[in-house]
Order: sequence, then C-alpha cells, then structure tokens
Amino acid sequence: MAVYTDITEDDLSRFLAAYDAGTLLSYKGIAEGVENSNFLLHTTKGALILTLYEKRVDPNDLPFFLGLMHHLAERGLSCPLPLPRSDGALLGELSGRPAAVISFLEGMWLRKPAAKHCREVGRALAEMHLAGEGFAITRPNALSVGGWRPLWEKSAARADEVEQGLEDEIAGELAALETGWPKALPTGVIHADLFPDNVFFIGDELSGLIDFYFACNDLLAYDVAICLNAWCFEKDGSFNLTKGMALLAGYESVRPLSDAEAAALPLLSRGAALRFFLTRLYDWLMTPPGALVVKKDPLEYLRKSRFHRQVRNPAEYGLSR
Ligand SMILES: Nc1ncnc2c1ncn2[C@@H]1O[C@H](COP(=O)(O)OP(=O)(O)O)[C@@H](O)[C@H]1O
Ligand SMILES: N[C@@H](CCOP(=O)(O)O)C(=O)O
Repeated sequence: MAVYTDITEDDLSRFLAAYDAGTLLSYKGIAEGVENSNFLLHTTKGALILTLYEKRVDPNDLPFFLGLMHHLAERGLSCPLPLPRSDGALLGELSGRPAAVISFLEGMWLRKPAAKHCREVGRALAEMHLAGEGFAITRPNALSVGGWRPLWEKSAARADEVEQGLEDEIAGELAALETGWPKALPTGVIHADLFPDNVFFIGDELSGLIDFYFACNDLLAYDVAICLNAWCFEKDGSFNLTKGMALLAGYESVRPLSDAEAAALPLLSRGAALRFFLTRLYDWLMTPPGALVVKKDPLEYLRKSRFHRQVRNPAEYGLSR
C-alpha cells in the first residue's frame, strides 16, 4: 500500500490549476510502490501520475530526480516526463508534501520475466547510462559502500533474530567489501533500483523505466550488478545463467564493459546483494506493526549474497569474453 498521505478533490483541483493539465475528471491512489504516495489522475487532457514525496525522500534531492527524468526523456529514453507548472517549476506542494505531476507511461511490469526481457532491460540500462552523460546536477550514492556500515550498525545487534549467526556473517562480508571495493571504474548516473517493478513492457517490448528516486552518481557497472541480482535469480534462489547472459549481452550491445568492469562483477554483485539485504533488514526489524510500509524479505538477498561469494569468474554470470 503506497498512499501514505490523503488528498481531497478540492485541494487537488486547486493544485492542478497551476499546470496546463486540463480539468480533473477522476483520481485514485495507487497501491503499488514503497517510498512515496502515488495517484493516477484522469483529466480532460489524458492520464497523469501525481507523486507526493514522503519522509524518506530528502526534498533537497528532488531537483536531481525531476531534472534527471527531464534530461533522460529529452535524450530519447522512455521514462516519465515531469510536467512544468505555469511558473516553470517542476515541484509544488499538496497536503503538506512536496508534489510533482509526471506523464503516464503505458505498460505493465512483468511478474515472471524471461531471458528475452532481461536482454531488453540490459539494453535499456546501458541506454540510460549513455543518456545520463552531461546531466549537470550530481547526487552521491548514500547507499554505496560508504553507507552500508552506518546502516548495518542500526540493525546489527538484532540481526540474529532473523537468522542465527547473521551478525558475524554480515560483519565479515561488510569488512571484505569495504577493503576490496573498486575505486577506478567508470562512473555516471545510475538508476540504482532497476527492479522488475520499475520496468514497463507492452507485450514483450520494453515501454519504459520508472522510479528514479534512488538514482545517483556511482559506478556504472554497479548498476549492472544490481540488475543481475534483481532479474536473474529464480524463486528457488538459483541463478539463471541464460538470463544473466541475456542481460549482459543486451547491456554490451549498447555499452561494452571494460575488462576491469567485467573482472569486478562478482564483487559488485556481492555489494549490490548486501545493499538490498541491509535496507530490507532495517525495514524488517524497525518498521512498527501496522505501519503502511511494505516489508520485503531480507533473506532473499542473504541467499544471493552467499551465491556471489562463491563466484570466481564473471563467466559464471554469463559474460562472454
Ligand atoms: N509514470 C508512470 N506511469 C504509469 N504508472 C506509474 C508511473 N509512475 C508510477 N506509476 C505506478 O505507481 C507505482 C509506484 O510507483 P513507484 O515510482 O515505483 O513508487 P515508489 O517510489 O513509492 O516505489 C508503479 O508500480 C506504477 O504502477
Ligand atoms: N527494490 C527495493 C525496494 C524499493 O522499492 P521500489 O518500489 O521503490 O522499487 C527492494 O526490492 O528491496
């Protein structure tokens, strides 16, 4: 359930008057999503998405997120375009929250993606990496290697409640990643959360990417590692090599990985698994019962982390060299 803040029809109509968006015909809350409140609007000019940014989003980051969508859409990437208000601003305020209106993207996310879809995702990720070049604003990744220890320290003492021995296991993994994390790989704007629920398809054709609210500047190959984690494992926890091959081939059809990026994939994939394990663990332990935030299973990412720890060679992800 991701409608944390209620809105009234009167407030919404007043808010929309600042846009060239037509007259409001209907609106409804969107149940999916985790971070923000989203509404689907129908106006005399068509469908739109209204997002109210909730507490976990820093308002200072909003010009980065909205400006990035604008930058990427202008360069031909299929993603939502923020609508400007008549005063030119991309951001307004509704029900006491920062709020933006963005274009509606047709398509649906895939509950059971196949290898052919992974290939499309790899290609779109590389296109995003190229389209992000030249974006003027920067945003460091608070959820990269430097951010993991502070996050871990908030949960470490209770980690064994989730699985016996977890406190020691994660302490060791974190220390290993801090020591070995690559520093000299190509950087740029990354999506940082390109999970299946953030990629829309119409039939088998990728129609666009959404949810740029974790986007930041970081290692481009780290974004590839996030996608290997999110797209190429099966429900039983096994890595699907065919999907890995497809995702990497799709990526490299647009932006070939350097030898150093390829060699770093096992470590980057471990890091990506730890990053999602840590945010999920924090939410799992700290979210009070009855809160609206959807808690996702941290153990799914613990299993992925353990898989990556025994990978010795990027060929094990399907990278052909
Ligand atoms: N531009 C868009 N076009 C169509 N649907 C959208 C768009 N943006 C968001 N949605 C819908 O809202 C849901 C939640 O959006 P998302 O940005 O993932 O939220 P959150 O940041 O809270 O996780 C998506 O799964 C999708 O159904
Ligand atoms: N993809 C993250 C959670 C963030 O959810 P989103 O709805 O913003 O994509 C995870 O799976 O842990």
